[in-house]
Formats: sequence, C-alpha cells, structure tokens
Amino acid sequence: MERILCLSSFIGVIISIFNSYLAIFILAGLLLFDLLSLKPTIEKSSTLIAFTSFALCTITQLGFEYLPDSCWGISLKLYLLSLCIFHVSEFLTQSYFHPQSAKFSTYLLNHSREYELAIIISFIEHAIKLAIPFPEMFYNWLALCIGIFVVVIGHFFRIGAEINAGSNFTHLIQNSKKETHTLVTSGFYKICRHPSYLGWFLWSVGTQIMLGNIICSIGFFITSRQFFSGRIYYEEYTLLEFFGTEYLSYSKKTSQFMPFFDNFLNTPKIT
Ligand SMILES: C[S@@+](CC[C@H](N)C(=O)[O-])C[C@H]1O[C@@H](n2cnc3c(N)ncnc32)[C@H](O)[C@@H]1O
Repeated sequence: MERILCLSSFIGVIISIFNSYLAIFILAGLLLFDLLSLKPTIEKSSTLIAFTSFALCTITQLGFEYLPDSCWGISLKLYLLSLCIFHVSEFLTQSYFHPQSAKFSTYLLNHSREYELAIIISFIEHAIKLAIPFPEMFYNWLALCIGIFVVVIGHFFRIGAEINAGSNFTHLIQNSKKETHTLVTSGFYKICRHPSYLGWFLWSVGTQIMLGNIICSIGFFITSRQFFSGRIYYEEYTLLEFFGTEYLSYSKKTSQFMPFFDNFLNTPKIT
C-alpha cells in the first residue's frame, strides 16, 4: 500500500511529461483507489501525492514554453526547474527509504513559514528588477552561469547524501536511537559530516545567484547559515549520545560542514 504512494509521485511526473488526456483518467483512477482504500487523512492521499508532482512538473514545463529566452527568462525557467527537482526528489528518496511515513509533507513544500516566505520574496525581487530602468544591470550571464554551477553541486550533494545514508536519513532529527540506525561515514559523509545540509545551503544560495537576486543571495546566505548552525548543533548532540566515541573519532577526521572552511558555522567543534 505504501509503495503506491511512492509510485503516485512517479506517475505525476510521467503524466506531466507526456501531457495527455490520459492524465485525467489516471488521476481519477488514483482518486477511486483512495476512496476504496478509505485513507484516514488527506496527507496520505495518493491523488494529492500524484497531483503535487504533476503540478510542479507542469508549472516548470509552462515556464519553459512561455518565458522568453533572455537572461531573466532563462534564469526564471531554471529556478522553476530547480524547485521542481528539489521537492520531487525529496519525496522520491524519502518515500523509497521510509515508505510507511510518506505523505504530502515529505515534499517539504510546507515545512516552515520562513521557507515559504523566502520563496515568495525571491520571486518578488526577481519581478521588481523587471520594472526598474536598465534591468540588464541585475540580470547577467556570468551570475547565471555561476548560479547554475552552485545549484548543480547543491543538488548533487543533497540527493547523493540522502541516497548514501539510506534509511538512516530522516527529515526530522531523531531523538532516540533506532536499533537499525548505523553511523554513515563513507561516500558523501567522508567529505563532510552534513553533506545534505551543505547541498541544501548551496542549492538555496545558488538559486538566488542564478536569478541575479542580490538581496536574496545575501539574505539566503545569512539565514541558511544561521538555520544550519542551530540544527547541526542539536543534531550532533543527539549523534554523540547515539554513537559516543565512534562519532567523536569520525568528527576528528571529517570536516563539519564546508570542507576546508572549518569555522564556516558558529557551532562549537567536537573534539
Ligand atoms: C535530515 S537528516 C541530515 C543528515 C546529515 N546531517 C546531513 O546533512 O547529511 C537528519 C538525520 O540524519 C541522522 N544522521 C546525521 N548524520 C548521520 C550519520 N553520519 N550517520 C547516520 N545518521 C546520521 C540524524 O540522526 C538525524 O536523525
């Protein structure tokens, strides 16, 4: 049953790519399945899951179809694509490793008011620049290329780390150790102790550089750094409780967050 939810997200992506009337029948079929299986909450509805990835992919496609091929248009198209990749991949990886807890919020679309606000402000800053004289001052190809580079690395770290950690990775920080929880120290986790957070950080700042959003680039940099400082501080405290000396010796060998910049976050170092 849980696998159907994971599959629903895939179905949403596929039907938006092939974009045919079949989509209506498939979504209607999922709705029927939901009604027959009497799901207790809307959060766990396969129709909602399929519709969400369908909507994210369709908005991206519309962007690619109707936005111009100028610098601002391309940066906006890529921003939509990047948001779509981020949220759909969050759902797909997490529902694959934790099918029993897959639900609408696994897309992380509604994970905090601050995040929603930040995304809205980024669109507003992008739009305001169009209304002022000489918008080309802000939309430039160099920023676009640097942004794309940072965003690609961000996606690579975020998705790679989630797959690397497998079932040990959960969106919510675990307060008590599960029997199956093991310490991951290889692959991405050899580069730094928090590769998925590093990926998220690079992705969020990279998207704003890509858009040429000066205010949001600085704002996202400061707020994400602040957010991950607090989160990592607490997470490392729990990991020390779970794994003790194993975590201590891992932290001695591996950078905390940004490789080569050990003091990037204001989090106390474990030694
Ligand atoms: C949202 S994930 C973030 C993982 C990690 N901080 C990162 O950035 O890739 C949070 C969960 O991952 C677990 N976790 C973090 N680092 C881990 C590691 N090296 N091995 C196993 N589990 C880990 C924590 O216990 C927590 O419940």
